[in-house]
Amino acid sequence: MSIHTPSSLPPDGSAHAGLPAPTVFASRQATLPPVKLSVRNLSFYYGDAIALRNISVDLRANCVTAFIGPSGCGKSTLLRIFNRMYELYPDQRVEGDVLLDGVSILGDAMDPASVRARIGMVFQKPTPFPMSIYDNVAIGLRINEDLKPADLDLRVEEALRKAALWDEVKDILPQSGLSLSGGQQQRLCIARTIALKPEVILLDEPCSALDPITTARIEETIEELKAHYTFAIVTHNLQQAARISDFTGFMYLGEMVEFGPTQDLFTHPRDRRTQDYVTGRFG
Ligand SMILES: Nc1ncnc2c1ncn2[C@@H]1O[C@H](COP(=O)(O)OP(=O)(O)OP(=O)(O)O)[C@@H](O)[C@H]1O
Repeated sequence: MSIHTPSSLPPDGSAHAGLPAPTVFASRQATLPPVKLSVRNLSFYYGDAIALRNISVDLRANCVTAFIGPSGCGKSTLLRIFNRMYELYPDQRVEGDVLLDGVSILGDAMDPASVRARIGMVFQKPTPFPMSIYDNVAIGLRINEDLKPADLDLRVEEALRKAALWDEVKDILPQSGLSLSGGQQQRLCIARTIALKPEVILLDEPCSALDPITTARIEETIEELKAHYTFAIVTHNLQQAARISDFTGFMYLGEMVEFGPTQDLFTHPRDRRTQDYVTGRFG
């Protein structure tokens, strides 16, 4: 198998795997956006098995950071730590730290509920609750905030508009969320997350169950929302990572092998494993 060296890659990196030219960002800008979420020397264990090995990366505000890598490399585990989901399982253990605006989200400085209020998560499979479209968005607000009915209506509408779903559902709000199409259900889940006004939104393969047109719609939504949120996305779709992310991390066997501006990682990968992966020669 021939391996391309960085110098042999084409200038825009797109020819190899039919990838679109990635977002031109960070390294070309004079100043980088501030760090929103800082991962410091993070390791993670499922029982005795290590799943993440001493990872340190910064997620910058109002940017999309993509995590790519072969199945089982630890991408979803990393996102679940940001959301403190692991605490539900006594055999799972974390070392190192994650700071949100400089404050640890893993220690006692913030309780899990406050972390989840500030860091929202959207899962791979759309998971609307078996209730009306309206209630799907309103439920978290009813639990977390004491809003008057008119204010609740406004917040539900605002979230559905931001998730680019309002026009499609405004006349059918009492209808079940389960009656929507897959792409609409995923945007409903994004609206449910947005309604709580998180600062960071984690997306774990949000488009893997969706067709290309719906995927494009979700990607547009992320692009539109980027001005207001910090995104981290796990994806197997390299084209998607190249299209929508500003920064990309390539993971392999629990290691963050390479992390940097998406343009650089796709066009001039420094590590041979990254080169093999982004050029489709992995394995
Ligand atoms: N609940 C669990 N208990 C034990 N091991 C687990 C558990 N969840 C994940 N693992 C292991 O941790 C490692 C990382 O899994 P993870 O799901 O984070 O990988 P991934 O990169 O997201 O994979 P994929 O792309 O297939 O979703 C794998 O070896 C996996 O088998």
